[in-house]
Amino acid sequence: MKELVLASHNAGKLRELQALLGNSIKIRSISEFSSVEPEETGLTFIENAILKARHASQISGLPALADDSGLTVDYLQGAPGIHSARYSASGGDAGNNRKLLEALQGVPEAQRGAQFVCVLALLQHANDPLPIICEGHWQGRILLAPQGMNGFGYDPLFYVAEQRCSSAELSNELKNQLSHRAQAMQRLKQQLAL
Ligand SMILES: O=P(O)(O)OP(=O)(O)OP(=O)(O)OC[C@H]1O[C@@H](n2cnc3c(O)ncnc32)[C@H](O)[C@@H]1O
Ligand SMILES: [Mg+2]
Repeated sequence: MKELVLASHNAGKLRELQALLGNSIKIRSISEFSSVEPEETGLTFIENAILKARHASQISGLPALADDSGLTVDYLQGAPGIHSARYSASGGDAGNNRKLLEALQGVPEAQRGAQFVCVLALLQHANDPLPIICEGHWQGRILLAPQGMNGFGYDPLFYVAEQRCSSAELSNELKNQLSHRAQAMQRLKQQLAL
């Protein structure tokens, strides 16, 4: 595999995925080919990752890598989960974070456990019957108020105990060593012998 298309329209994810993949494969952005985002109709991260990779491979003719990820909060029985990107009505990061804080209003620290989850799906071609699927999990808890400016999405609310800060206060390099996405990518690289 010499080049692949990254099937994501999320600029934060693209930045991280490109840094994590390195230079051994030429990475093309899906935006070169289309701005249409497939509907994420799956009931699991895995289904949605496959669906996005298949769509990207169909329109580009290239092998495709997709990332379906999200935040699962213990107190909310795993919500927002696969709906993380569309949690609030606006669907933007600020609205999603506000809604999460409201949902956890009054909930004590000990009950604010959460995980970031990332599933990567790699399809060699649009009809690939055996996609490579790798996942990563990152344990944390939800802060009482946003902290930090780095990263994207729910990072300002995700407290990383070992670093004593939110994931939006980590450098890009450190987040890329610890995150759910980093762990999933490490497994994918092992499978591809990269
Ligand atoms: O589907 P694509 O085009 O890749 O982009 P998206 O933003 O819609 O991505 P998802 O459907 O996978 O939804 C992921 C959600 O989880 C959030 N998320 C995922 N990884 C994150 C991270 O490392 N830090 C903060 N938030 C993250 C992200 O902000 C979205 O709200
Ligand atoms: Mg999405």
